[in-house]
Amino acid sequence: MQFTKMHGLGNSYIYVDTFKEVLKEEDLPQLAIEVADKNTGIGSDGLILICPSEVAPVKMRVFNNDGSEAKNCGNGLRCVAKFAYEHGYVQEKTFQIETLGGCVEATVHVEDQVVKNVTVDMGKPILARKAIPMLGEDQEQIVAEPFTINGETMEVTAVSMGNPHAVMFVSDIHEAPVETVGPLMEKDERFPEWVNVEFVEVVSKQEVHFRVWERGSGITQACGTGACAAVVASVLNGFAKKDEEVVVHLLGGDLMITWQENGHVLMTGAAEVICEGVYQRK
Ligand SMILES: N[C@H](CCC[C@H](N)C(=O)O)C(=O)O
Repeated sequence: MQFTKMHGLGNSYIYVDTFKEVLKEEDLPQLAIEVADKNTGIGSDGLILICPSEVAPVKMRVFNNDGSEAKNCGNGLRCVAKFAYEHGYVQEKTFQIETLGGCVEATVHVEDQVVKNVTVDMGKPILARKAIPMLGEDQEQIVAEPFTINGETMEVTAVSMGNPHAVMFVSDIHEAPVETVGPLMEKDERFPEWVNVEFVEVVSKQEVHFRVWERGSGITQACGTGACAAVVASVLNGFAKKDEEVVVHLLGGDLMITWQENGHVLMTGAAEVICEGVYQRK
């Protein structure tokens, strides 16, 4: 199986072009687990398929390294946009990409025929409790809701970018309980579809530090949808403002994110190829 390994700020996936490779639907979860394994596979945070679509030039499907399928992936979208442009699946620099969470619009920034950075209009965040989804009384927004876990009460702001995120603000990102609270909250019953868990330290209205425990993948170097959720949560909590760009410092690098007055979240960041190759399937 031909693959391309790409990353967005260190959040790497094995990308397979299903315009050319034929994969069986029932094999996909196990294939994601296998290719992601750093010892017996290629090593990544998961598997992403670049597929034909009836509504856009390409469709993205995302599988975490535990084999679970997700509805969206910000770092993945930037890499899919780079791949689609550089492999001639699109001729324009701005185009649609279909995801399980709906279509998004990507714009590639090209230098000497190479896509270095990509801007994605991630659409509008989903804030209603039932749509996150999160258990509890119907509510239009979950902002700084007390959430007791592991005997500690944190304040959670819940945001979906097509995939669910629980955002908590901390005073020192280096002290964030990523390894302890992360896995406990990820599979807490109050999140029926589990949840991505983010910790944010506010530096200013234009700058935050960010760490993440991803649903289905654990700690990653970066999470694009999580960074978008972090900026939305910052605005909802009064730590940032709409229509003002926020620089999100992730372990693997920076994303520039704006929650616009029109409700759409714009994300700009790098997308890079690591290698191409042939994977010997088991
Ligand atoms: N773990 C996520 C999918 C990957 C998202 C992340 N890598 C990104 O860049 O947005 C989930 O299960 O919703």
